[in-house]
Amino acid sequence: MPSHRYRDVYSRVQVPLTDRDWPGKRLTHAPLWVPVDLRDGNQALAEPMDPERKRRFFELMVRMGYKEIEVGYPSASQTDYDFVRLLAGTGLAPEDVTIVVFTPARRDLIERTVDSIRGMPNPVVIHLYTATAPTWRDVVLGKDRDELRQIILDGGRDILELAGALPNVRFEFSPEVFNLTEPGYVLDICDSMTELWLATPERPVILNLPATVEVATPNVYADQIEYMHRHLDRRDSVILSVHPHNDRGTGVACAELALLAGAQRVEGCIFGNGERTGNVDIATLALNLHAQGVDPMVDFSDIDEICRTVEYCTRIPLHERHPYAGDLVHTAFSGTHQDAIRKGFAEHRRRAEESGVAESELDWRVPYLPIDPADIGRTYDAVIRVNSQSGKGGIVHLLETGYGITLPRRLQIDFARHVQHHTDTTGTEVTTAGLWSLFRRTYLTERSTVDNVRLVGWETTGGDTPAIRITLTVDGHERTSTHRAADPIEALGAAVNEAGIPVEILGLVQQSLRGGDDGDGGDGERALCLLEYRTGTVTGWAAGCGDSAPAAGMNAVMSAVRRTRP
Ligand SMILES: CC(=O)SCCNC(=O)CCNC(=O)[C@H](O)C(C)(C)COP(=O)(O)OP(=O)(O)OC[C@H]1O[C@@H](n2cnc3c(N)ncnc32)[C@H](O)[C@@H]1OP(=O)(O)O
Ligand SMILES: CC(C)C(=O)C(=O)O
Repeated sequence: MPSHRYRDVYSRVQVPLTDRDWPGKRLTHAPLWVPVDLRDGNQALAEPMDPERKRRFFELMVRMGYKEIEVGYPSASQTDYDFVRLLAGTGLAPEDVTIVVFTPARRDLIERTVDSIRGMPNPVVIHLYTATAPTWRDVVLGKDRDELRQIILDGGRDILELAGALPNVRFEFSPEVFNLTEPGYVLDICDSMTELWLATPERPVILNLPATVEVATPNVYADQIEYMHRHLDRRDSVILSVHPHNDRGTGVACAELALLAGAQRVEGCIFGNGERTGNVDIATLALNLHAQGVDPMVDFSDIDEICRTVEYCTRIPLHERHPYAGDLVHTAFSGTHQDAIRKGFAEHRRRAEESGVAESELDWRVPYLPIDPADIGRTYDAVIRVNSQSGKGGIVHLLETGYGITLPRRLQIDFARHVQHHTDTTGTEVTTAGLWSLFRRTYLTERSTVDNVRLVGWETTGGDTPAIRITLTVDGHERTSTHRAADPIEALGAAVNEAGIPVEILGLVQQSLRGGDDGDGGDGERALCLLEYRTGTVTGWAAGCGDSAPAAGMNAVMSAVRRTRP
């Protein structure tokens, strides 16, 4: 790899701090969130959003509770301009939602931007940007430091002239590529802008400091933000904002450390769409706060609806492993994780019952699940899925949640071997219904045409000492026997032994069947008997279903008999 072609961040920009406070700080409250999906996210789409998509996305953000939304770059396209006009002319944006519009420092484009917001009933932020880093000055804009400073201040003056008198308008400035700009230079420009725009605590100016292209470890960005936080003039009249991108895959970390370093506001995209590897993912940021016990002040309780809308509007599918939101992130396939999750859920339910606190309100400590999937509208069903990496814990969980069956531990171990063989052979996942079907095939050993032992019937005989009469056919011959037994199951066990079939019943467990994709055990069966038996030196398991516990027990004995006579 020709790594020698690249320079580390320290040789590209002065990193200003040698001592810093941010490592000792904690995140204790949500920042001001500003989704920029309709501007920065939109400009990164191969097919930018049409008006219907923009509107749908905007309405989603409003429903989620975002109070400041960057809605577009009105001087760049008619769609963006028209969308801002739509907001100005309808009640689409609730009155407490601030509308942000974005513009470069060019008078013609600023004029068009200001035109777009005329009559807007909502608070508005006009967001001016210009790149300030040396490479952009030299290569892109062809301006030296002073010339560029002049362009930015001219842009600021134009905005003041055209929109300064509008009482609902505030101003934002972004020195694009802040993270590669000389700290003293960018500080001077930012101070000049707050002076020009007469920033006050009542009408604060937003200074937004982007990591336009992420180039350093997050601690470097945090140092840069803390430097600005400490040295900016009129600090109480500035809202310090960050706008990380994700080129190194650490956009979220950059935003979190920047908040520790003094930032108050974060611009990003829900699920992190945006140029190249994306803007910082403000869904992950918010849910990270939630997972630390901090109210994110945005509603993610219907994550599936949020995913559907974002995917529709961006035409980009969400990765299955996307933090919090991906289809698989609350799913465990691996055996030991499933075991821990199942035990965790059981403990959670028990604690809820004992304490009288609702499960949805109780402290969360289920292993391997950072948050309760139910908080974001996901059900428990998807949490555990079974494939060849799974163990008995997952299998047991699915049968428990799907059919209400609790397998005894030795049967769990036995059935897990059959499931393993099945998943190894097919190479696929097995659903809850698939597990139940495999269970039936393995242990219920249904009646077949080649049956050579059948239970014809049984009855309790009266008299002083009641007994149970059993009628079987064995190899085509009917035989009836009477047994003094505690119950018909024991009597049937004795009858088959007398018929020369050495099946010894070691123990049995009766269960009731419920739910499941196919409603019950099949044919209206509501009872299940799980039976452990011994034949010779070999022990095994069999099961029977029925409309009552005795019927299920008798069927279980007959399953055991069939399992011993292939
Ligand atoms: C990091 C970011 O996300 S920044 C936002 C980027 N977003 C977009 O570019 C999407 C919308 N943009 C557009 O539709 C177009 O670029 C427009 C309408 C704004 C301008 O279009 P054009 O006039 O054709 O210019 P073009 O797209 O080629 O932009 C380059 C010009 O803008 C200048 N420029 C770039 N940024 C800025 C700025 N912030 N302020 C002033 N001028 C700028 C460049 O120096 C260059 O000028 P030159 O033609 O004299 O060399
Ligand atoms: C100009 C700012 C806000 C930006 O979009 C970026 O730097 O990525």
